[in-house]
Amino acid sequence: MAPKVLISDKLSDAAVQIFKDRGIDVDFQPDLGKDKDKLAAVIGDYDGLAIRSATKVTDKILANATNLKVIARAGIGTDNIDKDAASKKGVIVMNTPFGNMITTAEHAIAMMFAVARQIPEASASTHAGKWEKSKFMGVELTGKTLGVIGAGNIGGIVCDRARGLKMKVAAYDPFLSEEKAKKMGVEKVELDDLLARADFITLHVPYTDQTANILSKEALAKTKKGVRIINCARGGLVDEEALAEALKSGHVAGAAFDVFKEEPATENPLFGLPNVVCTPHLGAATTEAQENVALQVAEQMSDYLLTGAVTNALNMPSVTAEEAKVMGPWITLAGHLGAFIGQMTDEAVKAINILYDGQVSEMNLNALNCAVVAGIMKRANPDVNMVSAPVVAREKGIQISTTNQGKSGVFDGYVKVTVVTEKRERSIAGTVFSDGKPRFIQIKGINIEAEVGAHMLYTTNDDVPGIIGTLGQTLGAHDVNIANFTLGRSTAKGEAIALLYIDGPLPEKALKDLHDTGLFKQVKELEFEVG
Ligand SMILES: NC(=O)c1ccc[n+]([C@@H]2O[C@H](COP(=O)([O-])OP(=O)(O)OC[C@H]3O[C@@H](n4cnc5c(N)ncnc54)[C@H](O)[C@@H]3O)[C@@H](O)[C@H]2O)c1
Ligand SMILES: O=C(O)CC[C@@H](O)C(=O)O
Repeated sequence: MAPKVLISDKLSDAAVQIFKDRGIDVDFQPDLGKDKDKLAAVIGDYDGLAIRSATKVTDKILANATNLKVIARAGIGTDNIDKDAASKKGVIVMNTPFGNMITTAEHAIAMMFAVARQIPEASASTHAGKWEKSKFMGVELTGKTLGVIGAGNIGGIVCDRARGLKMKVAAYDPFLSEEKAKKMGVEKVELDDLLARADFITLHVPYTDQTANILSKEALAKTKKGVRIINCARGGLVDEEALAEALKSGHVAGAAFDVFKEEPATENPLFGLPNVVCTPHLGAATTEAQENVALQVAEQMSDYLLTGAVTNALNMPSVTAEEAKVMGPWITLAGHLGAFIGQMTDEAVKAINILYDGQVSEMNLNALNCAVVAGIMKRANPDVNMVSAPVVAREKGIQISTTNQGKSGVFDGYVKVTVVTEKRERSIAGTVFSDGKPRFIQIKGINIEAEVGAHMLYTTNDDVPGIIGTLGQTLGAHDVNIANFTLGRSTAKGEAIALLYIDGPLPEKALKDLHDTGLFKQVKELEFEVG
């Protein structure tokens, strides 16, 4: 059945067409996002949800999203999505980090000009037939200092354009290196320094716990008298009440805001104040940007739902379509290795070490790690997947480490997973054969070569005669067909293991009969998700 995607905000038609062309069943309901009850009632039907900013993906919506695999934001900020709840539920969250950055940077520059020359008020006055030439005295940008808070993609473009306008640019961004700042031709400064020196301040940080209220009442008090403040990033970054007071007192000469603490904004402390320019969250509103983000969202979601390729996800390592093709069998193997250990382990897991050898060590290990951890966690929590597994492991305090090494044995590459619990260490290794099928190649240090099936039986025993016959006879007596039988032993008469790939589940009684022979140290039925 084709995957189903819901578009619950106003997205360019281009997205709808791409979904259709890719064979995805798409439901375009651009106003649904505004009605959280209706959205909660229908979300369970969909594999994917494409949104802009009106849809709020809360934990309540996610609780009903029983089939959801991916949420994609046609835009940059994902503060309207509860990403923790999505990760715990195993839902990938994607955005389109580049599609609207130029458009938004241009809006910030336009807002800077607008507030420097009071263009909106001058325009309204002229439309009204007044000719108030002396009322609208402005300031030049040339030679002025622009303080940029957040010098990432959008802030970086704003810096570039401002330098073209012959402004001096000072940037505050703890994650901006001196070297990058130098390349950008900007001065990297501390926030207090920026506040004290800037004639214009523009914000380009995401809304997070650290950036909320970054321009607080106290921060605004540290700004230069006559400063003009531009916010085209997110409402809530600036204390709007305190800014309104600073505008009224004349300390701040002007403000240009595209985003507000409450949106849609119908009332706001800044509304109606002189030299405050406001736009209704238009930063990304150009034909070009909307086309870009819509196309990207549709392509990214289709790729993920149809091929497993992951692009621009915030809670999952990226996997290109090419990688997904090459890595597919290795991801399956990683999941099987995890599932083997998960099913064998009854105690709490303290640490997981994953060794990558040979060709596999050069692959996208983040994705493989997620698959191993998900395989292990599934035993205790069947809903865990590659997205939620690292979150669940972190919550349980499980240490995850990886080791890489060049080709060390007969296989071109293999993966070995070792799990440490309070009581013991347990390990299993596997590889992918040229037929693209995963094989287990070592358990407890004992070499084997076992194809993985949906139903398997694992036994351990002393290496004595009669084991094969007992297994064959007992399973035969219970009408269980053996598809593949693999044996291994540490040394002659030493420890031995058997892995049987069987055609269906094993009846309880068969397990009991095997136990009752007294020949086996362990008899364990295993299940694997095979395609
Ligand atoms: N108005 C609009 O329509 C519109 C459009 C697009 C994006 N946005 C907003 O703009 C924001 C920035 O977008 P971007 O593409 O430049 O993102 P980005 O991730 O490329 O850049 C954000 C920058 O902020 C910096 N940063 C993070 N925490 C910081 C802190 N505490 N102090 C200072 N700097 C900090 C980061 O290091 C990064 O360089 C988005 O998160 C979104 O909320 C608004
Ligand atoms: O969708 C929009 O119009 C706004 C997008 C913008 O806020 C973003 O974060 O990309």
